[in-house]
Amino acid sequence: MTTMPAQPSAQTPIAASDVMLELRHLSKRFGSTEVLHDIDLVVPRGSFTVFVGPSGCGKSTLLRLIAGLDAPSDGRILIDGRRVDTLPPAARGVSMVFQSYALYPHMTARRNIGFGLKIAGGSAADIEARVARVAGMLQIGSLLDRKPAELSGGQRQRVAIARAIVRDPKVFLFDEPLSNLDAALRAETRVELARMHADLGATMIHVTHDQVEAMTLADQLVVLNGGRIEQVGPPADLYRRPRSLFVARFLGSPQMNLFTATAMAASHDGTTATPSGATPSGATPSGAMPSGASCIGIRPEDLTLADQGGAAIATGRLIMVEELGETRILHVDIGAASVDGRPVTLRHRPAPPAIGSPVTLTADPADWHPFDSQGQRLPR
Ligand SMILES: Nc1ncnc2c1ncn2[C@@H]1O[C@H](COP(=O)(O)OP(=O)(O)OP(=O)(O)O)[C@@H](O)[C@H]1O
Repeated sequence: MTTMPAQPSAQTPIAASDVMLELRHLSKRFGSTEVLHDIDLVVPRGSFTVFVGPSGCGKSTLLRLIAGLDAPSDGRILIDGRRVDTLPPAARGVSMVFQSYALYPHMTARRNIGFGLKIAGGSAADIEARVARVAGMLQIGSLLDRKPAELSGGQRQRVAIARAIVRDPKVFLFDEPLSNLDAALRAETRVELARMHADLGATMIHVTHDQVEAMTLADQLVVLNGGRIEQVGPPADLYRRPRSLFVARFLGSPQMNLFTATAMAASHDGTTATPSGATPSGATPSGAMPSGASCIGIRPEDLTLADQGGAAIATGRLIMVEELGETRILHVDIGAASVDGRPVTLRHRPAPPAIGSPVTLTADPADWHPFDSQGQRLPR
């Protein structure tokens, strides 16, 4: 078995025959501005890979390079073992679905879906059969004689997805296809996409701003930051073991809390300076605070009030309670013990203390995420 070489993005190597798409040292410059820097990525055959990152990080540009709508400045793109970055879009075996649907307004849904097959010279009977099969799959069979103007946004997006599926591409590329839909339809279409992925066993690459969409759809999540890959892996791994402060703070809502290492160390010897002036009980377990740590991240669901037991890490004052129905989010001012001075948040189900009450916070050391001053995770 040949395996892929180790990569800077630290992906787990897989057998070459399991690779569908490979990006090697890919860069993109617009004029003198480099917007993608030396991207190395492997997309396994049949995977649902999601690109996420803040606005302007290069997600769409990366997708456009794969689709062939833009040319890379450096590097190579391989699909199913074949170099494609020198080929026109239609010859690459990819289908792209855009946020804006991009349907032909004067054509019925049926013609829109079958158009690519017709251009490729398919027979009328074959096109009709394939369009009918895909329309059935997406439950738009009764809408095929309508033009885009006679369809809702969600229905148009299904037609656009059907048009991508019917061409039976090696790789599907989705550029924020759900972002024009309302919340309910978005959730519904997300489930449909996941089902479609399972049914077709296809390789899909999806770009989104929405981290719920990213976490739920992806089997491989690619977090981009400033034109570079920050981390690649299964969503749960990135959430539980973010390699950088950037990934730690990008995934999760509310964001991961950041405690200064000084405050955490002080809680260890009982000298914590806090707004409430209370002295924390308990001790910081040895090993939880690696040397060189600049801050400790703790997710809101891993932080608890001291009356529930555990070693105290900070004290503060309850300043706000967000009622979410099944749970609550408590906001606690811990003063300078918080890295950015902002209140920390914790998820809390029982009835909360009164606003203004002094509270003591605890967290299992296993749930601490230590980072150095460069924002890199430290080994424990
Ligand atoms: N044709 C272009 N000419 C010059 N700069 C461009 C061009 N296209 C994109 N850029 C720049 O490249 C960077 C990456 O843009 P891109 O659209 O890929 O980001 P994105 O992550 O998809 O952003 P968003 O989430 O806002 O859609 C941005 O700084 C953008 O201004």
